[in-house]
Amino acid sequence: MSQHVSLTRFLIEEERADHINADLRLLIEVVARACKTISVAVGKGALGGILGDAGTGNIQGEAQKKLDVIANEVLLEANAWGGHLAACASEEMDDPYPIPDAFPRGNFLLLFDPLDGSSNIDVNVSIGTIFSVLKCPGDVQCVDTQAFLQPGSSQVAAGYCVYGPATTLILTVGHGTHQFTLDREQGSFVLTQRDMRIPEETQEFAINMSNKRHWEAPMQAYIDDLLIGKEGPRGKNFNMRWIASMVADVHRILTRGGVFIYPWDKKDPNKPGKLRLMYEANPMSFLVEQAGGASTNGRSRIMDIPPTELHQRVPVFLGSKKEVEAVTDYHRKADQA
Ligand SMILES: O=P(O)(O)OC[C@H]1O[C@](O)(COP(=O)(O)O)[C@@H](O)[C@@H]1O
Ligand SMILES: [Mg+2]
Ligand SMILES: [Mg+2]
Repeated sequence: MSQHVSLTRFLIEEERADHINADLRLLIEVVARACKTISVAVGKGALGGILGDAGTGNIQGEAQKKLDVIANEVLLEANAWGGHLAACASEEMDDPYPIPDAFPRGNFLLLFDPLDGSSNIDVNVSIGTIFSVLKCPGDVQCVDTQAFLQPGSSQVAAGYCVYGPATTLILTVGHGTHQFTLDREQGSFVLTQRDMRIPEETQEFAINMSNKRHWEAPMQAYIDDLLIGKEGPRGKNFNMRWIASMVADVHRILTRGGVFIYPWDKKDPNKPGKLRLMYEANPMSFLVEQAGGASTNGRSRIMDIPPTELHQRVPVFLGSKKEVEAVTDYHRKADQA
């Protein structure tokens, strides 16, 4: 018998351990199947006609790429027939999509960023899909926006898929963070790392430095101190990485540690950050915390934030616990001064 543990077998074991029910198991299988379809499309590159602009925009005022639209449709179609959802919400759709009456319905809500790292699609750099699963709250109509406005701590599952040199799926159902790699010949995800752990300390940070002049004072002070290196207050040298696909940057951090930061900046003072709380920051925070890391908005824990809007933005500081605490301290101290 094969030594490999497939995603299917892993999920059955999670169900037996009472970590998930059968509906959630099947819902995760549907999402993983959709990611496989997106991975095949990504792999075709220019040959698949997937590159370039779609010529449309999303609710965030961002130009959509063809692959943003394709990935959104793949996820919607797969899940509409899945039978385990009441509604979906996506970065690429203004409002939630209720599962039509003609289709089988379930008790879960799925949120996704169908294609993360859009600026990297056309340059053949790793991109991905991020997803978050919530339960229908008992007291509100489960298909409208209000039903989705639950804090990250209410997530029952979260994950992302990176379409890189290999396609990897990272998943948590609240009992550790686990890695699966797509076996392209067999067409199945295979467990390749159980219980990923993020080292508590790091000497590597990820940030878009070109925004430095727009940051708050404590954010500038923190980065200045990292750049002074061994001779400065941190007493060690730091390396920098920035892929500009959150999935790929977070994947590096889950693999070898580091801190990922997308802080508030004053380029557009009305936007409280670039990344979206519900389908970027919350699922990544769940995965990172389950791997022993930390995640804050610079002041407090992201998964405790009560959401007020589906497409709400938030500053993000996540990764190696001690480093997230260090940068969060710079902000707290500045607030108290
Ligand atoms: O272009 P910048 O400022 O480097 O921002 C990159 C960030 O924006 C994002 O691409 C936003 O996600 P989308 O591509 O899904 O809009 C993140 O993945 C990434 O971390
Ligand atoms: Mg994104
Ligand atoms: Mg996106």
